[in-house]
Amino acid sequence: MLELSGVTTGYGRTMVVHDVDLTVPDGALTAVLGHNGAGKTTLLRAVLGLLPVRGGTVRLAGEDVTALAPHKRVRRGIAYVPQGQQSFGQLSARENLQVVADAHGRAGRRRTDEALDLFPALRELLGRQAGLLSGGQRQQLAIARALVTGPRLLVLDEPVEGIQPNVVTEIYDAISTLTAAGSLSVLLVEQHIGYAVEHAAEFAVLTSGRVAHRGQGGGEGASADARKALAL
Ligand SMILES: Nc1ncnc2c1ncn2[C@@H]1O[C@H](COP(=O)(O)OP(=O)(O)OP(=O)(O)O)[C@@H](O)[C@H]1O
Repeated sequence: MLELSGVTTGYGRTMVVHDVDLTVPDGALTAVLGHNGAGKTTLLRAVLGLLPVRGGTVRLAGEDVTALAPHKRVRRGIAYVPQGQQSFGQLSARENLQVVADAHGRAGRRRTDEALDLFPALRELLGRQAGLLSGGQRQQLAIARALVTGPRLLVLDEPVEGIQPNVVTEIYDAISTLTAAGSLSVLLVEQHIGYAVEHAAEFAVLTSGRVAHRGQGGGEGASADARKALAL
């Protein structure tokens, strides 16, 4: 679904991410791990087209999108959930979903229902102001909103940062359900390796903007492998 080849990017003349190769196979989860400041968010911004790629290529479903504007990548099926459980705080949870669903007509309404099936706890909270939800609930709402757009590739920036463990499990279970159905590919970045490495088909460890290590997720030893690469 996504293929990065030799991607170099950064801010102005300062390159922060260097020569990164990474793939997200169809219907799979790929995780990028790294400490604070390793360049994870910067790499995601290049995938989304929010930062210019100074070297290398970004291919989405076989198409070279390296020079494509962000809104055109969104139209091709990328959805992005940035760090920080963002929502329209003054609107209700229902309205947060509706603003996106309305732009997608009948499919938007169907996908809202599907997203709520994935996060049943949200159904009970639809009337509540989004700003009053817990961090975990707001993150589920942010992911649900992204799913309403009907993405082929979901890009998640530290989706469980600061979230209570039971909701972390719900979020990863939901991601697994979607990838298992083969309907969605997921690229996510994480500082914390546990869940990400357990659920990922593949992972890469980013150190100072370079891939320092790659591994297969899931199997025994994957977490230890990632920990060693991160020098934890
Ligand atoms: N807008 C910006 N302008 C200039 N430099 C930036 C900008 N945003 C990030 N950087 C720098 O790029 C480097 C990588 O930052 P980035 O946010 O990609 O790291 P990260 O791995 O996502 O870290 P974190 O886990 O803290 O989010 C850091 O040195 C940071 O200071």
